[in-house]
Amino acid sequence: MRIFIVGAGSLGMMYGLRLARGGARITFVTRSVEQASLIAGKGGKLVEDGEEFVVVAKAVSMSDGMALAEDELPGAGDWIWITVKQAHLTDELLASVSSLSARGAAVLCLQNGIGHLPRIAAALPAGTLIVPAISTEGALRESPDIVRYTGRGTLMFGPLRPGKTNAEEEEITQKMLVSVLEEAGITAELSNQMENRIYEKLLINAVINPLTAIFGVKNGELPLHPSRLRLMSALFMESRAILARSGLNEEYGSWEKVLAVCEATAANESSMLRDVQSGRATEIDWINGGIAGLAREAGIPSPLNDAVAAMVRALH
Ligand SMILES: NC(=O)C1=CN([C@@H]2O[C@H](COP(=O)(O)OP(=O)(O)OC[C@H]3O[C@@H](n4cnc5c(N)ncnc54)[C@H](OP(=O)(O)O)[C@@H]3O)[C@@H](O)[C@H]2O)C=CC1
Ligand SMILES: CC(C)(CO)C(=O)C(=O)O
Repeated sequence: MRIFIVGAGSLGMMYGLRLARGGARITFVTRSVEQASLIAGKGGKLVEDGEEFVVVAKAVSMSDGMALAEDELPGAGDWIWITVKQAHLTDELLASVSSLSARGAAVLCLQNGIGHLPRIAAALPAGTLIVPAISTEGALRESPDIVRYTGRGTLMFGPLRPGKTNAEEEEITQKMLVSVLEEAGITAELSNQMENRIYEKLLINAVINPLTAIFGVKNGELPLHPSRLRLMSALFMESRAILARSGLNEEYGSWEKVLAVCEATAANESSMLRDVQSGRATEIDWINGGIAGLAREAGIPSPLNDAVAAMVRALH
């Protein structure tokens, strides 16, 4: 099995280097020729628990990837991981991923937020196995060839709607990926509850990300101020109710879990705060904007999600 990682950013580098270190056959597909030559030349550096690991792996830029020889391209039994941000999922990128996946590779989608799966499905060849994934791990790329592994967690993936006709064959493909991940020491889990898990992660991001970005505080500081805690709670209640209307099961997405994530990631700046501070586009349109979209579909209001989305867009 070969794994092609499209997007050598924080998450893509962290998983790709850990997998390559564990013996998996990785090819990074980068945006720039420079980053590909760095990783394939002197290697990428993974900083984990104070130790540094330099790992050399195959890497091509997206444009060079389109010109790979037939036997170097992904085929049946291989995986393409899409590890770019929501805003990077342009028609051009999706067309490139579509030609990479034309020989039958399965595609794993690691984006936070919602809205990307139907877009990816519409762009890829009919019959492509497209698997949503949720990662509770943390990573921060410090330079094009250095990534810091900032938080342990689990990579969960599985069918969005279980019970399709070729489910057995697809399950084998996914179980093989779990084995490769485990061999590399990565905690991975197959789930038949991906819709609930995606909505649960969305709920956590919908409360923590915009408020940390607006107030400029770390995740652990957010609930410490009583007024911020009240805002968190109100945004949670509104978002939870909207997601429940869209199918979120009551076992998933509790208030306690949101507080637990603040505590577990207390020293972290959320990805949205980091994006705002660095002047990059945030994922607000696919997080609170995504929840507001679900509310519109259900014919219910989403005033707090609309408000925080407008505020974060104003910070862009
Ligand atoms: N970081 C984390 O800890 C976690 C992230 N996530 C989710 O994972 C997704 C990725 O996040 P993250 O890794 O942090 O984001 P980053 O911004 O660090 O990485 C995105 C990468 O995509 C690359 N890219 C953009 N366009 C293209 C293109 N056309 N071709 C090839 N590469 C491209 C960028 O290239 P370049 O460097 O050249 O700009 C960059 O390396 C997000 O949806 C995020 O919410 C989920 C859980 C944890
Ligand atoms: C869980 C959380 C809030 C951790 O920082 C995150 O996923 C993010 O920052 O996007």
